[in-house]
Amino acid sequence: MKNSIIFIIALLLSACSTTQNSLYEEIGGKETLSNVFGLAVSRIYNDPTIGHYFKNVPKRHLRMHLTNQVCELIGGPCKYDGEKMETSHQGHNISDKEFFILVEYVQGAMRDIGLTPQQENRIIATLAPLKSKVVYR
Ligand code: HEM
Repeated sequence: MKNSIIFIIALLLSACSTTQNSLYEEIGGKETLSNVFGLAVSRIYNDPTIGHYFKNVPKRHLRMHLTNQVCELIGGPCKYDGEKMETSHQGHNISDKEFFILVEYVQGAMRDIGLTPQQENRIIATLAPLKSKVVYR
């Protein structure tokens, strides 16, 4: 009897853990991400230091790719199908400082859309490892 109760409790606990929400679901899915990157991309394109990099890049193109990329990185059902990070950034000679300017816009947009600081940090942590594929000086 005792063993079967323990077994049932273990079963319930494992059921709970498999239905735990991904970060993607927790923040409100693709709509939230698309709002975040809509806002971030507009601000990035207007930035006096890094805006010039994007003069030939349609806003909706970057917004869509960033949304899909981060969706995939945080456990969503999307598949990023854009260029490899190295391919799209290598020729631009982007600096460390410029990288952090962009990341701050993403962070600011998340805050303004209403994500919690914890959710922000978890998303930024998925972007940080991409730095070496973006920065070349
Ligand atoms: C974590 C940081 C970054 C991420 C996740 C990221 C992501 C992306 C993605 C998904 C694309 C679209 C690729 C495609 O067209 O298929 C892209 C393109 C681009 N990114 Fe980034 N990026 C980052 C940082 C930066 C920074 C710091 C700059 C410049 C200051 C930059 C400049 C560009 C430019 C100019 C393009 C267009 C490239 C082209 O079409 O020739 N990116 N980026």
